[in-house]
Amino acid sequence: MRARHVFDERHVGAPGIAHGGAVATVLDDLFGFLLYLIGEPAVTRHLEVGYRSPVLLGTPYLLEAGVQRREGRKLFVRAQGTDEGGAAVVEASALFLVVGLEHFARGGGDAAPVAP
Ligand SMILES: CCCCCCCCCCCCCC(=O)SCCNC(=O)CCNC(=O)[C@H](O)C(C)(C)COP(=O)(O)OP(=O)(O)OC[C@H]1O[C@@H](n2cnc3c(N)ncnc32)[C@H](O)[C@@H]1OP(=O)(O)O
Repeated sequence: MRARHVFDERHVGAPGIAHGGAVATVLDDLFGFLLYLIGEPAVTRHLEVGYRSPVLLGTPYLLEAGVQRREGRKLFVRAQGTDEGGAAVVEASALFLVVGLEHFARGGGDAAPVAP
């Protein structure tokens, strides 16, 4: 899966540079969208982010994510972000666990059915 992303002033850490937590959020969310292609609900159990270069505000980045392997309900996923010159600036790997829809009912929202 591919996405294009531009961080802005809402995501600032050091001046002109995206906060690492904001970068991690975008990568985790990217993995979340990957689930729509997989077709099963899952949640992040473990997330690792490698910051190779500062991620600049107002600069377009290409984000790519895919499933590395699956072991039962465990989905091992990987992503990387590259600048327009093709240089890798950030990479991430994560373990997602497939869950039942009742998992989401624990938050009290009405989007998921409540398990008996
Ligand atoms: C249909 C269309 C789909 C649409 C999608 C919409 C969804 C949108 C969602 C968007 C989401 C966006 C993203 C978000 O924001 S998701 C929000 C953030 N995440 C959470 O809130 C999750 C919180 N955690 C939990 O609820 C539980 O921990 C879950 C349910 C995940 C698992 O609790 P459970 O008690 O069941 O399992 P376990 O904890 O014993 O562990 C399970 C297995 O994992 C193995 N393990 C652990 N760590 C590692 C590791 N580092 N390397 C390798 N393996 C590791 C461990 O050994 C075990 O293996 P095994 O012993 O079983 O073999």
